[in-house]
Amino acid sequence: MNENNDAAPPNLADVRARIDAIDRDIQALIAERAGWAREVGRAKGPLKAAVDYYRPEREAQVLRMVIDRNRGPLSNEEVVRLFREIMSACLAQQEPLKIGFLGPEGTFSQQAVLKHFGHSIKGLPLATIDEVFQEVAAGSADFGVVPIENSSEGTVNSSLDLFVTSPLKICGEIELRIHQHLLARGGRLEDIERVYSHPQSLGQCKAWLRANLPNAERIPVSSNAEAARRARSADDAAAIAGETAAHIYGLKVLARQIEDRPDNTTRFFVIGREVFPPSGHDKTSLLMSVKDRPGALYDLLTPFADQGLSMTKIESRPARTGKWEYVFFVEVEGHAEDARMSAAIEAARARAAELKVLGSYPVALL
Ligand SMILES: O=C(O)C(=O)C[C@]1(C(=O)O)C=C[C@@H](O)C=C1
Repeated sequence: MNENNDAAPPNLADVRARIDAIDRDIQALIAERAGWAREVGRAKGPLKAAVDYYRPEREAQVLRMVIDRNRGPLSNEEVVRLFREIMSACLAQQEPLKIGFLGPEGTFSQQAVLKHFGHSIKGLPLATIDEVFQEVAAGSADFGVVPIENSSEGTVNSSLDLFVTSPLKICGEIELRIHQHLLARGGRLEDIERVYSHPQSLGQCKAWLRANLPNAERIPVSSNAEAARRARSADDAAAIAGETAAHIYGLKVLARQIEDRPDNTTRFFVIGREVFPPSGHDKTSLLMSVKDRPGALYDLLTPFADQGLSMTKIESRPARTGKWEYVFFVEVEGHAEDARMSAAIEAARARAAELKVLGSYPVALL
């Protein structure tokens, strides 16, 4: 591209003619790519449903190559988003994937679904995280997306606890930058007496609420979209939610980006019924429990250190089998099929009361 700001400005019609020619090439190449994606489908053999064609490890590899090749001017986020949409459309040629998430429409979970799977899917908004697990287990959804932790509010325990009894596997992680806005039907900040939101979002905006709406009642509800739905019915009510909820529920943004931390990020897991092969840069999530004795947890974790694997997260949750018994959620860099990881898992299994591999999945891209 010629970008010489001192030269005379180009002729608009000429520039548009160039863009038209490039669009023709891009479109022809996308069509050709879609044709090859069908060939990949045929190469995979006579499979039954869209879910059988989906390959998260291959998608992660394709997107890493896109990032490696990117020399600008578009950001990595933008080029990854475009290529995700191309893959999403290529895969949907068979039939769109059905993805369950915590609804209603307009939640951050829905944004995470679109970020990860693109728009050529069928989204299934569900009432609870528990239902997301159930619908995936029953096969009515191909995959589910559930929130796991927020950078300021910590772990979403209700999601983590469901893994204790669920047979489902983690097959992906998604990181989503969260911008919270104060949304209302109209009016002014001074008129707001009630603020609805999901407890996590109320927590993420604590300092802002204290400074700007110290007297407003804070009312926790099941999702941010539900908060927006409620704010729609009264002038003195507001919701804390994302931009999508403002569009869907026809609300105005009274205050923008009110999250206390500018790097506010939520991490989601993609849950499914099967495990996928290594992508080359993966993480493994494990659930382990130990009999209570001195050094038990230390013994459980040393095999990973011995194999030189780094642990990226550990979280303890009550086991619900007895008072003061715990299960540990542990995340380690690597894939369960890697030699060092499988050796570490076997050594830990021998020391654990229980050990379950929840899944190995590509590390979130951007
Ligand atoms: O490579 C594959 O296995 C494909 O099915 C092709 C493709 C793609 O468009 O690149 C589409 C869907 C899969 O999830 C992964 C990649």
